[in-house]
Amino acid sequence: MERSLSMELVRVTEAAALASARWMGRGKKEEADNAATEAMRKVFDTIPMHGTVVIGEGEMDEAPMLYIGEELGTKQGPKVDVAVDPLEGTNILASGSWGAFAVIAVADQGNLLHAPDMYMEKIAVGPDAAGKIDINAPVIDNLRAVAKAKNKDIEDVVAIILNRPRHEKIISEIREAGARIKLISDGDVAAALNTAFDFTGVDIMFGTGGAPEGVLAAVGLKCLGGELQGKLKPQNEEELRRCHEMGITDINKVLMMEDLVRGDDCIFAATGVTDGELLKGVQFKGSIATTQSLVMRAKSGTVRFIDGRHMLKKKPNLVMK
Ligand SMILES: O=P(O)(O)OC[C@H]1O[C@](O)(COP(=O)(O)O)[C@@H](O)[C@@H]1O
Repeated sequence: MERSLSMELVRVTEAAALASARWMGRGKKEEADNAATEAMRKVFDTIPMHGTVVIGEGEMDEAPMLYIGEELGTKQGPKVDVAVDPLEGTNILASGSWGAFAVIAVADQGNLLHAPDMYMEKIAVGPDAAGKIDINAPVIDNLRAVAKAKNKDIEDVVAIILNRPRHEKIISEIREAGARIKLISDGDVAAALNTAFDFTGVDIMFGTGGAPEGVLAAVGLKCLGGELQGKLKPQNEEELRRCHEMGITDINKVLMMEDLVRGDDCIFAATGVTDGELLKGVQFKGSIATTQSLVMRAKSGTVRFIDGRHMLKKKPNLVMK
């Protein structure tokens, strides 16, 4: 993939963020998601690539845009798999709280896991502790491994986890181990990435969230030298059948980084919608809006934070009607 594709992808996430930020705090998550999806789709049409959506807004009969299998781009560039979440954290945006963003991951065709829309158990760490974790090991062993890798006491380790009843056991195990906890309402892609940035103060992510989000986070962590391990968690016969269709017959199979995203020719781009630990959200100031984006390429290992300043009069599609 051309390195210039990275910057093109930032234009896509910026558009989605600008469109959905208009809906902040309005309690309308579907409208916000639709605005992000539509904006993302429009900009994709101008990108020199031949992409196929492998993780998107749903199956073709459920989603009018960015559906699985949809072809994107001018069809003149490289053939790539595209994973999108135009608005990661729809509830966050609807209530105007912390950490919603627009996100894309792209890899060479065939290299992204076509994760079905079901749950995935995950564990994620940044580069210091990559290679030292094991999703099948007790929570305390993983906390000890991270503490050792980061040269801290276990009491100083911060674990991030979605605040859900299904996580009660893990949360009490983390507490018993003496580590600190950051409970979040939503947004485990950002949570996983936080483990790779010291300024967030987060060391390890535990817990079960969406499988598509697991693949997006794995691409981000691959660019950062971190690690995510996952296990699909089908909740019914239909989801089990989908796992089998993907060739996953052993439901306890641990999906390692190479299963989630093969090779290192992959790009991750995200733009903040609401303020978060990692990215500032969109701010509107009259005719101008500002954005902050993160774009990374695993092949080069380059990580860029990009501040954008947008003249809204020149982007009429992004002004809410
Ligand atoms: O809310 P659930 O069912 O626990 O699912 C968790 C998943 O939902 C999210 O918190 C937000 O997803 P949406 O943006 O689709 O609302 C993800 O980050 C996470 O993987």
